[in-house]
Amino acid sequence: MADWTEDANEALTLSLVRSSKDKEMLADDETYEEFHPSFTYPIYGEDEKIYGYRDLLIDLRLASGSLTQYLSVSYEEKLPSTSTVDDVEGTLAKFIPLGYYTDEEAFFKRVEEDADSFRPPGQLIYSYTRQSPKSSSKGKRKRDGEQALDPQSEDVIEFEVYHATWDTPGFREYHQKMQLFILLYIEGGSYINEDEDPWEFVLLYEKRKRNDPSHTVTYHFVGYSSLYPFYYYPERVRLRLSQFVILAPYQRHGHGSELYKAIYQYILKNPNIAELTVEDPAEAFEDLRDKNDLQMLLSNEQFMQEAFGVQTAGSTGRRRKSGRGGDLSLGKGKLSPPADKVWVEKWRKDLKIAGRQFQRLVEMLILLHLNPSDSAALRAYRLQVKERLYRFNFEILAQLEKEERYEKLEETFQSVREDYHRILALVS
Ligand SMILES: CC(=O)SCCNC(=O)CCNC(=O)[C@H](O)C(C)(C)COP(=O)(O)OP(=O)(O)OC[C@H]1O[C@@H](n2cnc3c(N)ncnc32)[C@H](O)[C@@H]1OP(=O)(O)O
Repeated sequence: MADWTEDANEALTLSLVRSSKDKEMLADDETYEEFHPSFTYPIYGEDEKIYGYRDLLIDLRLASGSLTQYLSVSYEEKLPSTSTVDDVEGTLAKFIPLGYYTDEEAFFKRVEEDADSFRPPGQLIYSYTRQSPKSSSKGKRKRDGEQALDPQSEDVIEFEVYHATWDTPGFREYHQKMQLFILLYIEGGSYINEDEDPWEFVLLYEKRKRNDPSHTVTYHFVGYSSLYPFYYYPERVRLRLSQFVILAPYQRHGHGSELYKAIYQYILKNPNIAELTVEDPAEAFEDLRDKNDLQMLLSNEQFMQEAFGVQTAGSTGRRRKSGRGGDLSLGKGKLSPPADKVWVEKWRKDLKIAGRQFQRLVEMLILLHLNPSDSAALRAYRLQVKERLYRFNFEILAQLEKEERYEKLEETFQSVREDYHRILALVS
């Protein structure tokens, strides 16, 4: 039996296909082909196994910009069709509503056409640059953020973020192609209801300029996020980030952070939006969010000055070590524990960060600046964190005896503090 069972995550092989001219521009180690999904259970069932085949290959290719699809299923051997033998192609096809190419040559022809004509849907809202892997492989790589890169230079790649809604021309069709990535990469992810009007989307693209006389500009899909606006009393909205995905070949290169920053900047600039919340974040996304929020606060000179009463090195890009008599713990400010709640709430509203997230960030920053020999400050900090934890876990804690409740709260405090140290290490 086992011999005829294939791992669906292994069998499904994804590729982002570029035109022949665009492929020529890639560095040797830049590959967007043959990567695998993290999940296939929404498609092939809970155990992510496919029965009835040997050496199964589900070859799903997408044009790197337009996301036009090609699907081919091949195998060494297949059992005669019965009700237990999976219909590999038919099952996947249900999740590709706009259809796909099955003829390889026709697909490649379409990739060549799409490459030159495809333009991202929506409004450009944010951009950033990265050193081209081709130039960095020549040993010229600058560290990210070290120096602004000239987008006109051939050694530099631009990335652009676009904002779209259902009203954006061509976007509904485009969404039907890109949403497959939600199933393949987000645990518990599902297709959203297209009849619910207010969804908003931000899409991230790599923008390349060919270094031939035509200088044709081409766009390659990197990832996207979907956001839903909820009513926020009295006349604004709270934007809830619902889905967020960076395609596997682009992960762990800071693109998720840039997409998150793009969303945050969009929210800060838009007077109609009161705050950003996140729906059921995955652990990796929580870290990404904490890291970027902390960096944002640390580089906000006014915030840090008022918070700790000293000029922090965060604003200069060099953060000094906290505690143990370090400069930062000497100041008296609004976050010298116990934190000034009115001040915290004012900044939270101005920065449009959700309540619990902002409290966590504040707790992390205080921890960073705590002087371990100041027992009054340590006690005030412990009480501040425990008060929040008590409110947050009230229903569970209220059921416990007093002693047990204290113990549980202390235990939770210790593990929260440990996690804060872990997260703070991500930004140092
Ligand atoms: C609300 C939601 O939708 S939650 C679902 C989030 N989406 C998914 O899980 C889909 C699959 N994964 C992805 O799309 C991406 O890996 C993301 C969105 C989680 C991260 O995007 P990336 O572009 O890889 O993130 P980026 O490179 O900016 O990383 C920033 C920091 O986040 C943290 N981080 C990112 N990915 C991971 C990971 N897989 N594991 C642990 N930490 C991670 C790290 O601290 C990282 O900094 P470092 O690389 O210097 O250590």
